[in-house]
Amino acid sequence: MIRGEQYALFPAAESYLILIRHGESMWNEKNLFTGCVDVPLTSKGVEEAIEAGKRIRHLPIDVVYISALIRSQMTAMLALTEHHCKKVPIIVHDETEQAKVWSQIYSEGTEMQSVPVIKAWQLNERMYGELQGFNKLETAERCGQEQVYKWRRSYDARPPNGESLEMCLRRAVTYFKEQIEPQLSSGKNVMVVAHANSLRSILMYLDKLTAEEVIHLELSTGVPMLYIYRENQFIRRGSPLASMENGVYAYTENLATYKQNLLDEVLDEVSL
Ligand SMILES: O=C(O)[C@@H](CO)OP(=O)(O)O
Repeated sequence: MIRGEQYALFPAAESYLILIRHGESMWNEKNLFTGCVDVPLTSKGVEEAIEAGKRIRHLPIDVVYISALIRSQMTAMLALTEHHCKKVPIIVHDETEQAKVWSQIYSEGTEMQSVPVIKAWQLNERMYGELQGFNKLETAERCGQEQVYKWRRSYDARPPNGESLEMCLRRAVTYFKEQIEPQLSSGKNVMVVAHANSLRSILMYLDKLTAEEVIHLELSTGVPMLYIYRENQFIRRGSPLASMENGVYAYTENLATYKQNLLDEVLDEVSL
């Protein structure tokens, strides 16, 4: 029995929250401020998305949230091609009444074999204003390293006509609390694929980080982070099967056991 199927048999005392920053984008590769400019993944980013899918393939997923930007959407759909349940991820279109009617699935059986993927602009990357499109290194040479570091990592500094992390947090965490947390408390397992700063703002909420602590929080592209949601609490479980690369989010002390359990399941599956 795979962990996910075992889990489905018992009432939900807890549910899983998987967070993934999208894989490397074409502007990440060029080191350009991206924000809400809608650029695709590089081939490396595609590989990262598939690798992320391999790491979470045994974790139960009932609903997926993506931003309105293609790099988040590509990452989610590619990761789900690796999921053991082989359910079909289907992007929900309810932006208009017509979109809702035209995208309806009429076969109940087929619908049972799908995972709803919900698009939310509130999960978009923080809008970088007049920095969007400029090279980060060149901007640091032009405006000063200290200033650019503040714009990139502090809680309340706003890039010119852009969003501060605080402003991004207001929309992303509000959405998380109002739309995603109720899913978790009803026992649904959720995967969120978003962006460096929209996820940093959500992690501030989950881990109760201060404005000082969040400055040091860096997220790697395409590396899943896992939380267990239990009695309205979020327990961080690190990154399943991730290599111990720098900057990847915290690990739990029992990751070795967790990793071994997952590997055992994979070996069991292979030996079936
Ligand atoms: O340019 C961006 O949108 C972000 C994420 O790539 O950059 P930074 O990590 O510097 O906030």
